[in-house]
Amino acid sequence: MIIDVSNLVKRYNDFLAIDHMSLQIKDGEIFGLLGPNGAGKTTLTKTLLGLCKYDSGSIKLFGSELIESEKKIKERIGLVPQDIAIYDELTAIENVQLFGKLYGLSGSQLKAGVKEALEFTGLYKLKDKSPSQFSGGMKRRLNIACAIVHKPDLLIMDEPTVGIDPQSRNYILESVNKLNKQGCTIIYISHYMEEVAAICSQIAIVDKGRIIAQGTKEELAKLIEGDQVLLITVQSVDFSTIEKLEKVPMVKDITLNHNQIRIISSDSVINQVMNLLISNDVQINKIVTNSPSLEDVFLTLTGRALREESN
Ligand SMILES: Nc1ncnc2c1ncn2[C@@H]1O[C@H](COP(=O)(O)OP(=O)(O)OP(=O)(O)O)[C@@H](O)[C@H]1O
Repeated sequence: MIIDVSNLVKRYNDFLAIDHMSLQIKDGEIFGLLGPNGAGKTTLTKTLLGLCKYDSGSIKLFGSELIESEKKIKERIGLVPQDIAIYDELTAIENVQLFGKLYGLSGSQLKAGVKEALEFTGLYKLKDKSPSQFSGGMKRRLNIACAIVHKPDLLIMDEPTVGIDPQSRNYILESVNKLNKQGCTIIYISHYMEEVAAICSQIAIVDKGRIIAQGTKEELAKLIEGDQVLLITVQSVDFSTIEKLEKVPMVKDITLNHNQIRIISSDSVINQVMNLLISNDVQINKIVTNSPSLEDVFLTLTGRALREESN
């Protein structure tokens, strides 16, 4: 077991950010952490890295208590932070060298690690350029190069594909798979359900500081097996109509995203929903029925959309 978290509690003053969380991550996994804004994902990773104190519980990394052998443990971990942490005043290669030194590398080991990390992220040819001349995707790749220069056994990636073009995104996802095949265990935090579904061998859904479900994507989909998803595009709809829809028997969850109403129900509710919308003068533009996706599992369990900014 690479990570063994037991009954972890972390408070910010009176606010409970991690609520008695237990989590085990096996060697060799690409472990996806999914959760809405504020669920506690970053706090969890900071706590794992010893960057933030916790109130109670225990954390074992690579079989040792975090507090006992912190430095030795930290050298085996790489972090790709959510906010890009690179310096425009330094060239790409100088950035990777700096992180290599911070992770304790020197001499030929540092030189080899830096070259490999830059080659791995496809940035070697641009090594003498300043990141200020890089695109968003290239900056993200440099951020990754800095995190893997010391060849970590565990890599924590906190939303590594935010705000980049699809080509860079694919490059990063392929890199994650490649690193994993080379033996690196990965914790992959993302708001992008499709990414997590595509690359993660195990997925935990985090909400309000707790893990509310965990498994492979197939196991998670089974949690709402038999449910139905109805997507209705309307001209406009008011909240009182949405409230009426919530009261329709068998409806488990409703979200409104722009002009699209998404209804998850335990049986078909098309007739009742249509009647209700028509009697409330809602103009319907399109209706689609779907089988539940990972996103629907998430919505059903948390009652919240994963990408709140798109709501
Ligand atoms: N230093 C802090 N002081 C007080 N509250 C904090 C602090 N850091 C985080 N929080 C709160 O703790 C909760 C969990 O935050 P955290 O950043 O871990 O969530 P997250 O799941 O990573 O969210 P996001 O997806 O938006 O990055 C949030 O409600 C946040 O406001």
